Amino acid sequence: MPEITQSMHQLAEPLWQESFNHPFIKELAAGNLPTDTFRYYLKQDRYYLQNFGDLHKQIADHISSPKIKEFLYAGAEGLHDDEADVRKTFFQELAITPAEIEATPIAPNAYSYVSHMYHELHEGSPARAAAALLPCYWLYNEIGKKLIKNGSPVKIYQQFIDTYDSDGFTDATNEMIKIVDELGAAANSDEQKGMKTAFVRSSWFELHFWGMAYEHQQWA
Ligand SMILES: Cc1ncc(C[n+]2csc(CCO)c2C)c(N)n1
Repeated sequence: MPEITQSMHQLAEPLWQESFNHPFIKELAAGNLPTDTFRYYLKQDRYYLQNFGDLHKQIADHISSPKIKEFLYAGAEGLHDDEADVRKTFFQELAITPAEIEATPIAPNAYSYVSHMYHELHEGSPARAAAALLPCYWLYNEIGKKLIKNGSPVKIYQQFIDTYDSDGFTDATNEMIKIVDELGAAANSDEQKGMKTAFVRSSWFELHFWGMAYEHQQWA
């Protein structure tokens, strides 16, 4: 039997290709992504990261394997990489003030993505929720590895790319892949199907996160 993450990767491949080719990513690499669009992305991603951390904690609470618990609690504390620190620097460099953050509500696609992850945990299972978290690590790591080859002429975009290509981040991604494989191996076929669906849906939300930022999506 191939590992469950191999078939997840295959199922999500068309969505991932669309992410690799999304104008947000192309322009980030070329250096002509409008600063306003990157600012929009960062303000929305802040909601995502906050919920992502909380979700790690909640999933860890429901999982019995001490090894998996430890990884997820560390993820909740942001120990895997300096993503949170890098973001603080970005906010300063782009003069995103607390007042501006306060005045920015979560946008439709960020809201749906986060809701999907809580749904997988509370109406599904810890294994489905872990599968829903995986594209976040894995897709960003693949994007980092692709973009690092040419980099970006814009310093802040280069810093963004560096975060996701770092050794620490690659290690965390591989660890998360292993965790999902372990949970998949212990699951029955219905549960495995649910895990794959959760993974593909998160891949869809990842793709549309770029679109949301590119179009500065609003509720009204
Ligand atoms: C929409 C969205 N998806 C994925 C990431 C990347 N990311 C968020 S948390 C985390 C794990 C460890 O920090 C990673 C890789 C992002 N920033 N925003």
